[in-house]
Amino acid sequence: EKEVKYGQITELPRQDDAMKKWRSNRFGQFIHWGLYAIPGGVWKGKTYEYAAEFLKSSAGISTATWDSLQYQFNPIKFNAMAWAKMAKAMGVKYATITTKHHEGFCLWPSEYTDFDIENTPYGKDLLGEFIEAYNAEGIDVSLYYSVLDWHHPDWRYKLNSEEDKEAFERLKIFTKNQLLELLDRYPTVKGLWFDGTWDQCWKDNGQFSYELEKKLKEKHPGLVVNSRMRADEYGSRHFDSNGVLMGDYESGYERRLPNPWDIEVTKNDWECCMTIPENQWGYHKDWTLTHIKTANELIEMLVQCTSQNGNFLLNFGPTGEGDFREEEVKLAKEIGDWMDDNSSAIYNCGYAGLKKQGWGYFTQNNDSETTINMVVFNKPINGKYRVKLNKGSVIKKAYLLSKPDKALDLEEISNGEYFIEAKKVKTKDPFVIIIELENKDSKKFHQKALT
Ligand SMILES: COc1ccc([C@@H]2N[C@@H](C)[C@@H](O)[C@H]2O)cc1
Repeated sequence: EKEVKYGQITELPRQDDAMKKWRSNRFGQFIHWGLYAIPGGVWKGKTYEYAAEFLKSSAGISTATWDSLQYQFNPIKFNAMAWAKMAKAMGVKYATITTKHHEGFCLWPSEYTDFDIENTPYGKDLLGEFIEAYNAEGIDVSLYYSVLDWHHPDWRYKLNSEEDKEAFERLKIFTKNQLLELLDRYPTVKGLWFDGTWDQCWKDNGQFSYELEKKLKEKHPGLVVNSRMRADEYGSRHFDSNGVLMGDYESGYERRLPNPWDIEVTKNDWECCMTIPENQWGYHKDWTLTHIKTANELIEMLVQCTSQNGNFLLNFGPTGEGDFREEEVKLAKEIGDWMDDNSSAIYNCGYAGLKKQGWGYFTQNNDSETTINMVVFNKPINGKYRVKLNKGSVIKKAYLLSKPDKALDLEEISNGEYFIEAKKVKTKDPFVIIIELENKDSKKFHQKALT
């Protein structure tokens, strides 16, 4: 054990109301929006396949040229209420939006820079409009903020000289000022999602990230921050040098999920952020470049996250004009239609403490010890679902969520192990079987045989 002075601040897992709401939300919408949405991955007629929000570097564009995109940013189709209604219909309970990505352009009128929405043809407080509209639909909003800032003259990847150190001290003050400004301007936000914290400059400033987390949480009680915000004084990130998670939840699952049978991951709160194409966060004009995930693939990821105590943050990349491409609108509708019928297996649900089985995923309703959801993605050819529960568990009844008054036939195989028969399931979509257990003290509880 190393002596770590600048590691974890808050005892985890947090059990305060703000974190309980974060946990019960489960499904969120990520929004990546900035100047990069204007070129959309194409520069001087050439399409760049790498992530569109990195076009500045993939196309080797100078900062001066890139930053002049600011004077073209005029999303005339932006309608925050329409966005919020689409998000609501999709079934998300929270949304995380880029306030400033690596390019350094700010979607809010910041007093600390002119490289912001105020100095664009649009001019208005776009971020404020977004937050107000999403909150009005009952959707919590958290703010993505990139510490890495390609525009800011004081950004340094590494601190090799006294000049670097002095510059980065100014960058740290700028960063703190902008974050305090965001919390001042937008008091209803629930969280901060830090990115761009992998460089040596940040690893050398673990104490600063520790003090910054403390200051932000003092100012904004209940604030939820991701582990990516933090380094400890030895430069260890996400987890401190003794393996203790920093921030409030683990945020290393980016475009990847844990193994579905991994139960280690269930010990902490965590969130997976996911793109619809293979690797595009900002709007890219050409979606033929890679596989585009289907609704069922994305629903399965959401269910898997829930089954392992994680949240799923699905990314959308609005166009430079402020609307969504038709593929995203269609996916939002398809996912929303599924959530309309099945969200009771997602919201306020988590790890059921059971081993994953071949037909799909178990989720447990946090408010009920005796209700277990089986979200089915793979129908067994004989229509019988093998479920291995904890020893001594007794199924009182099992039924399709879509047909709650038709009990399914059960066959007990052994202590806590059953076949549930569901032969006539017509739907082609993932579906839910509900298991209701006898509670522990019911007289039917099988006493373990004394042998
Ligand atoms: C390979 O290095 C990176 C660096 C930054 C990212 C950013 N994190 C995601 C959440 C997006 O914001 C992406 O641009 C992705 C890969």
